[in-house]
Amino acid sequence: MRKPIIAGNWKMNKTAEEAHAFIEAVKNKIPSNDNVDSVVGAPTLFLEKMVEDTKGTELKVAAQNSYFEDSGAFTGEVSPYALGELGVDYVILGHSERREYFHETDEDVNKKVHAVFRNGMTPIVCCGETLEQREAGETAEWIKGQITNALKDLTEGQVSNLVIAYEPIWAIGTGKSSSAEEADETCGVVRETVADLYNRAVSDAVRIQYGGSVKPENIAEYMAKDNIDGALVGGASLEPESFLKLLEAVK
Ligand SMILES: O=C(CO)COP(=O)(O)O
Repeated sequence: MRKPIIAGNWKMNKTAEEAHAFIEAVKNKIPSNDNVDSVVGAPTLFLEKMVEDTKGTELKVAAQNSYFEDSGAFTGEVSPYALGELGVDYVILGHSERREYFHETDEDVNKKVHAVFRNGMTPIVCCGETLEQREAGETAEWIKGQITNALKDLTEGQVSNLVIAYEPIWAIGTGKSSSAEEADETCGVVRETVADLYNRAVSDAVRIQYGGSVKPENIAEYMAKDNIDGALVGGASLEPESFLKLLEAVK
């Protein structure tokens, strides 16, 4: 039985003060992580304070990116070694916005996945197709390729502990969510790809989230599906009340 995982992705929103106020508002209301893993992905600037603010609570903190080298002459980059030292639990990797605006490739994502594991954190690896690819019937092949590349040279143990977020690009921030059936079908493609690359025990263990216009009103439809183990949520994770409702719907 896979434990659900609900992760907010704040993207480049909030100030340090707003982030602190959010944590204060939710921290005593997070459901037990015996039932659901609750995660909030914050901008790098607030991670240290968020780790401190969430100490002793059931809420975990995610970074939204990491570089693949631990240290060195990489001006402006975020060290996975420093993130691990800080006490960050998860790192969102390969989000479609990073691929589109910052030119991240599958190879970069794979190196980052290794770096995050090496530093004791859990990667949340994103994949997803464009509307053009969906309409051309290319979704399954595209997703298989992204997953195969992202998981290159990982061990069975690592992949069993991994989180994969399937986020169709056309459903992100558009209010146009994928139907639960379509989302389940593509999350099934992700799971079968993991089974082909590793084995059934690994594909049964890996947790797969759906992301793209998830809100408190529709999260239950996704969570009812066999291949969907959680959600990666942008807009609806920004307000404490809405974030708590997402968790309530799952626990
Ligand atoms: O990109 C997303 C989460 O990573 C989804 O964003 P929205 O929930 O705002 O559509």
